[in-house]
Amino acid sequence: MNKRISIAIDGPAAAGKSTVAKIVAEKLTYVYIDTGAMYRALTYKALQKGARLDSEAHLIDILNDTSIELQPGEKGQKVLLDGVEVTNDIRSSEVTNQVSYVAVHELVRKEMVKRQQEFAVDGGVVMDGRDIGTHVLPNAEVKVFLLASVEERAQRRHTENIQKGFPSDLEKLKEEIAARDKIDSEREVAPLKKADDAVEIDTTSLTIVDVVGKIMDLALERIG
Ligand SMILES: Nc1ncnc2c1ncn2[C@@H]1O[C@H](COP(=O)(O)OP(=O)(O)OP(=O)(O)O)[C@@H](O)[C@H]1O
Ligand SMILES: Nc1ccn([C@@H]2O[C@H](COP(=O)(O)O)[C@@H](O)[C@H]2O)c(=O)n1
Repeated sequence: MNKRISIAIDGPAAAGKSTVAKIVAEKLTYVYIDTGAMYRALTYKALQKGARLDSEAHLIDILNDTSIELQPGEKGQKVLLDGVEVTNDIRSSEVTNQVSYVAVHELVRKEMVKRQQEFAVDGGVVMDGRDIGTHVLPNAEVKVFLLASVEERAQRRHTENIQKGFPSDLEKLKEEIAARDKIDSEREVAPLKKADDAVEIDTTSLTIVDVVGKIMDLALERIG
């Protein structure tokens, strides 16, 4: 049997991580793990409870009493929070604009990383996030850091919103994406950063098929 490796895909908001991670996982029949969904699920629950997002103690109490399951679904990954599906709820603009404040806390990250490492214990995973290559799976056989200009990323999200029939403001999206990147890259604990041994792919002028092809080449080289 072929070796089942771990593939880490990191990068800033809306760089295309989950889109390509899902396709690569399907092609290899690996498990896809969207770690951003875990931070989003905690943020959603904390907001529902009226928790202060600057209180690490309160957030870790909530997280310790929270189950977050990621399951393969017909339209991609399903997210269950305490057994209830929240796949769409965690994509609201309220959660999107608050999640980075939850993700700064060291104890929250420690618990999330522990859970993420448990998901990956047997290999055969494609995991995307911000700190996968640097902290969650430092020994991943393939590490990719996806980039694209903020204009391109905002435009992609704008097109996606319009296709889904959601209201969308391109300039606002650009500002929100840049603000999230700033918090994620400047936080003290496990900031968004390319791992030294990650391969950087600037996707600004690449298609999804191009990007998947490049990651598959890296993966197949390691699988042998
Ligand atoms: N290379 C590409 N060319 C054009 N569009 C792309 C490309 N890659 C991804 N997209 C589109 O860009 C949008 C954002 O992609 P995606 O949701 O995968 O980003 P992400 O990095 O996972 O975002 P986030 O970090 O916010 O979860 C989607 O609509 C996706 O279809
Ligand atoms: N490994 C990760 C993954 C995500 N985050 C934080 O969650 C936010 C939402 O992530 P998406 O991928 O769903 O957009 C992200 O902006 C980070 O604040 C993280 O810290 N580490």
